[in-house]
Amino acid sequence: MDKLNRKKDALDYHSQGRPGKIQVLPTKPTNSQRDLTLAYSPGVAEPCLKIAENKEDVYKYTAKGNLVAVISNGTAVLGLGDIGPEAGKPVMEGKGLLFKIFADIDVFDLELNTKNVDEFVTIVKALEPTFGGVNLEDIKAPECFEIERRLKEEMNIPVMHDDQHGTAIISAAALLNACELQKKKLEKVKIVVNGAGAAAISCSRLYVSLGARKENIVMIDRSGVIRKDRAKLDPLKAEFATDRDVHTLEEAMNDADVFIGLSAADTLSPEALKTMAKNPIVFAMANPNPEIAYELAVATRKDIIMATGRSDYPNQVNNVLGFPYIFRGAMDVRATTINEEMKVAAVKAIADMAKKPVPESVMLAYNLQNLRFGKDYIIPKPMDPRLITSVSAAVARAAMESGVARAAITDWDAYAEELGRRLGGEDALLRTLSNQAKANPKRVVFAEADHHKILKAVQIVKDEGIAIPVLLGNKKKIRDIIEEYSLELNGVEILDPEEETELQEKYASFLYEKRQRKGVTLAIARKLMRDRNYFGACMVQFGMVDALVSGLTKDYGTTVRPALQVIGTEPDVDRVAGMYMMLTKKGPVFFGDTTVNKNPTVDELVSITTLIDHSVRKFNINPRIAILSYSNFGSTNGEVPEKTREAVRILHEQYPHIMVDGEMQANFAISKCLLKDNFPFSKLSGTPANTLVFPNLESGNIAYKLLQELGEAEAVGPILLGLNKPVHVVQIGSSVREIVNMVTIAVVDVQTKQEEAESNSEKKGIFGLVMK
Ligand SMILES: NC(=O)C1=CN([C@@H]2O[C@H](COP(=O)(O)OP(=O)(O)OC[C@H]3O[C@@H](n4cnc5c(N)ncnc54)[C@H](OP(=O)(O)O)[C@@H]3O)[C@@H](O)[C@H]2O)C=CC1
Ligand SMILES: CC(=O)C(=O)O
Ligand SMILES: [Mg+2]
Repeated sequence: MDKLNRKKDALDYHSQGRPGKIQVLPTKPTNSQRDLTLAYSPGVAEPCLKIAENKEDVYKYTAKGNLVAVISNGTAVLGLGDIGPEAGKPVMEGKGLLFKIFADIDVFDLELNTKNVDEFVTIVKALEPTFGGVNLEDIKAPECFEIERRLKEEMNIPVMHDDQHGTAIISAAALLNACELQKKKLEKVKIVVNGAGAAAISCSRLYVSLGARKENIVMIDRSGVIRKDRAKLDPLKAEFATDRDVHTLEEAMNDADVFIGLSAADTLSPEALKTMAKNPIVFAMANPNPEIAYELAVATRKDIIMATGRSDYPNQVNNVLGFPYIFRGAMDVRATTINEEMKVAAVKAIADMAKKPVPESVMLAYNLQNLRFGKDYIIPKPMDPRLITSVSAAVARAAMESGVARAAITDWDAYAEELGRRLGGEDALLRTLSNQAKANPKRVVFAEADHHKILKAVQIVKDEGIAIPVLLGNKKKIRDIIEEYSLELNGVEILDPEEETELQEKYASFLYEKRQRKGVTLAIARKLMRDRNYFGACMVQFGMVDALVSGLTKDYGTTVRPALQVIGTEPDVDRVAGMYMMLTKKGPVFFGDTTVNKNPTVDELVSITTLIDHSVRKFNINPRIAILSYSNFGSTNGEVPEKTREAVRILHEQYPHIMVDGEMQANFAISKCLLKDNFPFSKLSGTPANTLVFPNLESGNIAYKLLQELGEAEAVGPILLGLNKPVHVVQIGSSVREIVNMVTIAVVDVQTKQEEAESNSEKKGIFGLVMK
């Protein structure tokens, strides 16, 4: 985060749109007067009375069981120190966000304006009826110890100060594995702990309970080594005071095996690092910047195992690996506390996971070819989807076995499945595609590079490594916009077709050759090449770039036409069509044709369906296609029902491998039971359709737009199907995010088309992904 625009990006991220990072959403219908009478007065009185009779029913009728309070007074925010409760709020909201995306736990963040321990305890204790758990955060030592101790004693729900125990659990798992890799025994290692606050003291306590020797630990604070002979020795720090003859960090580091940094940035020098024993272990965990920079540490000691709290280097030792899953497991069995047994179970689950084969999706997420237990992979990555199943289950089991659970899990397989579902997320498919793109980015040309939205999207695409952008347009104009919007696109290739006379001539001759019998003279072809959509399509055709993205400023037809004329359709395909990937709360649903064919005939509907079937398979999703109408299996006659019915008949006859049925109404297609209950003979009666083919452009277009606006589904597309080379057309006025999504699809399209060409189309799926 050292670059200026990164700082601005971080500020924009927080301020743009609805300020902040979280919001509250209702979980019940609120559409009608009836809904409101149930949600509020008079209906709400019924659950109130039930809970008044039996307090435990609060878990049955309210959100308490899934609600965690993230509570801070802002006195030790990251490594930024005592910056106050308001300034700490972005971190607490961030924790809320992480709880939600990693463990589906809802959070209210509460920033308290008090440094008084009694007042803090009184406030939090009074909140017990509201919450299923309390995550104390960024409260400085020594107050944090008393606050947590008293709350644990006085409250009957799990309370955990994450900077203490989350950090201790994760770093202990990493330390066990690092010792194994460096062939050191925890019982023997000499440990230097820089920092003597919340995190440092709790981490040291856990290491001791796992086998480290207290006498082998030297702890250091701002005043130097904490020695037994220190005047006015703080009673908490006294626990780790040493009587060895060391006074400074530098002296302590001499021959030490392990350095634990939980203090402040840049407090460890390379000179001190050099004096450590052979095969040292260094966890520099201060945030946002570690005690020693990663690059400097690994350059100083080749035999080091190095970890930081940051996500941009190997071995991120950060409590994000723990708190979502620890609370998930604890709350799922309604544990009254988080005890030592639960913490140790979490340590073991995390440490063990690092030794198991890493799923492909994790490597894609981090753009890595290979990841296996070793110096650069001592603990799992935060995006590892196995964390929720293994850590939460381990914690829940330990809570039950140690007698602090108030609810029991009996079917552990079902529980694991439930945990897996919690990670579902609407944009899981998009994330996977994005990771796929990053793994092998391709050259994408932007025909409308003189538009600020395109350039903003290019910035993201470049920063994230999704594509290698090439900008088409007037160089000065593009550079002016780059400057105006403070973008950083140094090194990105800019090409002005007006200056590229040789290429223009080459492309014009090509187009003339291709379309001379369609009324295109050489003069017309030359004129067309001044249009960047023609020029860009030719760049793709001639392999100068891999894909073209355009369409932001011109209507769809104007953008697609050049691609059709220059590139044309795939062999054996007689038309193009457009498809939207709708990312709904129930998973992705594909809609087509939403873009190209106005009123397809029966035959055209059949070929559109085969095109869509082929394309959905490319995402490694088995298409279950419903051909939609306003009637169900012959219930009504008319042009549309008859057309769609006939298309289904032909598809069943000529393409029996395609899982398609109809004609049917949209609700029957996507309902779990309507088809089963009324038309059990239907091929789709077992599982709802995931792909909807519309009888005409009107209905497809209206449907996706309504769903996008009212159903809050994200629409990714239109994905252009049937072109021989990747050209993708965004809608007029698309947002930056929509453009980035389209570039992602374009890159993945290139990758998979290339793979197909290489493997000569053995049915692998062009998108090469493994989706559930
Ligand atoms: N990676 C992770 O997951 C986590 C990282 N951390 C990081 O650990 C650090 C401490 O957090 P936390 O324990 O909550 O905060 P506290 O305020 O409770 O403790 C801070 C400690 O750091 C010591 N310290 C500060 N500067 C120096 C220095 N120059 N040399 C030696 N000691 C120093 C302080 O010394 P003194 O007692 O003399 O004031 C104090 O003991 C932060 O940087 C935080 O970001 C925390 C939790 C999790
Ligand atoms: C990660 C964390 O909780 C901290 O640095 O405070
Ligand atoms: Mg913290």
